[in-house]
Amino acid sequence: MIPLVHDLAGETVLVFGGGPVGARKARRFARETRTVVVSPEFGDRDFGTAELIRAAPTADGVSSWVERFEPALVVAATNDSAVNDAIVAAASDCDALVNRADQSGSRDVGSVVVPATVEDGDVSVAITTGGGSPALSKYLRERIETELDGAGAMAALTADLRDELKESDTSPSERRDAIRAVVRDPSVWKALRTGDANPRREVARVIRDTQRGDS
Ligand SMILES: C[C@@]1(CC(=O)O)c2cc3[nH]c(cc4nc(cc5[nH]c(cc(n2)[C@H]1CCC(=O)O)[C@@](C)(CC(=O)O)[C@@H]5CCC(=O)O)C(CC(=O)O)=C4CCC(=O)O)c(CCC(=O)O)c3CC(=O)O
Ligand SMILES: NC(=O)C1=CN([C@@H]2O[C@H](COP(=O)(O)OP(=O)(O)OC[C@H]3O[C@@H](n4cnc5c(N)ncnc54)[C@H](O)[C@@H]3O)[C@@H](O)[C@H]2O)C=CC1
Repeated sequence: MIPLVHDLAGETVLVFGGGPVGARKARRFARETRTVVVSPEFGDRDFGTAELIRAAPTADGVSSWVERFEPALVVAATNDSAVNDAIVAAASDCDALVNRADQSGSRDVGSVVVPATVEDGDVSVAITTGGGSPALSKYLRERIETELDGAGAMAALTADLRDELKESDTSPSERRDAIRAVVRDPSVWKALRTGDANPRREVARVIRDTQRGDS
């Protein structure tokens, strides 16, 4: 399985099933998309900003819901495997991606797995076990969570720095050396994480050092 990244901003995600799994997926997708959950019950679970529609479509009825919302991604998270089968078929007919929550192992093209994800700003790390051991994905996600502290700020800082160096008369190899040194520099990380020092001042020092050939 090959992890790829999807930009679903401005798209609709349609989730069938309002149990703990449907709620978890809905919370995740609602942060970046219009997310609609169709289920006969929702308990008192947290669905984030998703829209909730109370209905229990039959296997024959799911395609009309998919046609109505034209989602980029459909999530099959009901506890009825015949309904989940129909959801996969309806998504495929409408050229939508589908995430089937009640199955592990290999899948057809367009049937995607939701990985465990750690995010800090625009940086995300996704963990998958090829569908085989979601509990392990969760455990590893918990272990690396603190590792990413400051990575979003580092991504933003070095993205700006790349643009600035591109506009200056720095050669591509000097630019590469400077950026490689900045992302590895403990003082820049410390400044981004703690706010105790000015990260820009640390960056200027690292760049001076690379230009002098110190690193
Ligand atoms: C294939 C996949 C399809 C998909 O949903 O995309 C899938 C399928 C199944 N999960 C099952 C069970 C559990 N899932 C979790 C947790 C998560 N499951 C997630 C993803 C995936 N789960 C995909 C593979 C990802 C990969 O490649 O690793 C995570 C990572 C992302 C998310 O869902 O948000 C999220 C952690 C998020 C986080 O915390 O970061 C836990 C842990 C817990 O609950 O504590 C358990 C109980 C322990 C256990 O059983 O292992 C079952 C059996 C159901 C049953 O027994 O009835 C099936 C179906 C089957 O195996 O047949
Ligand atoms: N991918 C994952 O991480 C996990 C997957 N699972 C699997 O995913 C399925 C869902 O898990 P849970 O949320 O724990 O199950 P659950 O049984 O608590 O919830 C299922 C939900 O689907 C709803 N539903 C039933 N028929 C429906 C229909 N025709 N249309 C719309 N909604 C319908 C139910 O009312 C309920 O809200 C389980 O069957 C299980 O096999 C379970 C645990 C983790």
